[in-house]
Amino acid sequence: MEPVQTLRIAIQKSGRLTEKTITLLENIGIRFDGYKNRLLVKALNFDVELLLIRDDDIPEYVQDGICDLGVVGANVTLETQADITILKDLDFGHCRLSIASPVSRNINSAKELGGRRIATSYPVLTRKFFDSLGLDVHIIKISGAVEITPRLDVADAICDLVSTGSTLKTNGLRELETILQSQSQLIRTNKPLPQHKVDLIEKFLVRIEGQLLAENSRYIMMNAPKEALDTITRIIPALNSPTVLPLADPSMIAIHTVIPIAKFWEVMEELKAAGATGIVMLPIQNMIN
Ligand SMILES: Nc1ncnc2c1ncn2[C@@H]1O[C@H](COP(=O)(O)OP(=O)(O)OP(=O)(O)O)[C@@H](O)[C@H]1O
Ligand SMILES: O=P(O)(O)OC[C@H]1O[C@H](OP(=O)(O)OP(=O)(O)O)[C@H](O)[C@@H]1O
Ligand SMILES: [Mg+2]
Repeated sequence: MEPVQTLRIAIQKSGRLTEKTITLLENIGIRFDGYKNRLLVKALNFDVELLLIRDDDIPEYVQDGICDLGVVGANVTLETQADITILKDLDFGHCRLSIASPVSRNINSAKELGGRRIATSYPVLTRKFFDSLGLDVHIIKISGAVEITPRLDVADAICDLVSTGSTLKTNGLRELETILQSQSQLIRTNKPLPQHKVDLIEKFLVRIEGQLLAENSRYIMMNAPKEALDTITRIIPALNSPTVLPLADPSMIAIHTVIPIAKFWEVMEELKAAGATGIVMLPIQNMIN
């Protein structure tokens, strides 16, 4: 009989995604005994191991089946054009890939960049974008500090990752156009996997979905006059029917429910107007629907 193989997950060794990836894995119940300065880390309580590598290498390792899963930004997966399957958007590492040019140059649109020099760490995506505009540009591949290149007269414009925009601002650059919105994703190899790995991945996905749902939800509790129940139930976009509990004062009830965090502030005023008092919002550790 073939030995049972360990499920191998590629994650970024040291960078913006590392801590969030480890936290996500820990939050879904996988425990590790330290990961810093290590390349291969076995989970303590699951048949899972982490391969810690540069994020650029993750899509190809997953494509080739060296790793079964990977956690990496969509920007990297698309740039490498790896043949993999995206299992889940993970809602961290949000950024965008944008074209930017010096404020001092009078360039107002990416359409004005035909024939110009564009510095980027994303030559494939940049070429695709300019091709889609029918423009030929000179792409200069730079692996870091792309934002400095126009000032050094190495390039006329850049294509790089932007989050807050402060790096662009510091370097006197103006964002002209976003060519990609990105976030971290869980990716899976397209190579055939043994059934025990397929089952484990399925189990992971359920846990990750629960985790993401919990992070974006809040448990809310409030007291209200009994007659306000119908109005309050209509206001709350409940995931499930709310829990209604009697209080010592027979004219009052307590209402407990779970709502998407984005809705909380929206509905709070309405709840108060409907007579709700003592509204409490609590974080949720995890939830399975
Ligand atoms: N400013 C940002 N805000 C949010 N997410 C970002 C930002 N910059 C990059 N990211 C996302 O985080 C990923 C990793 O960024 P990081 O800067 O750690 O990469 P790196 O320098 O290429 O690291 P490595 O050494 O692993 O190659 C990016 O590919 C992108 O998906
Ligand atoms: O819009 P902002 O919030 O300023 O973020 C954008 C910057 O963040 C990333 O670099 P990072 O800080 O990860 O450093 P790196 O160049 O070493 O990857 C990216 O390459 C940009 O330079
Ligand atoms: Mg990298």
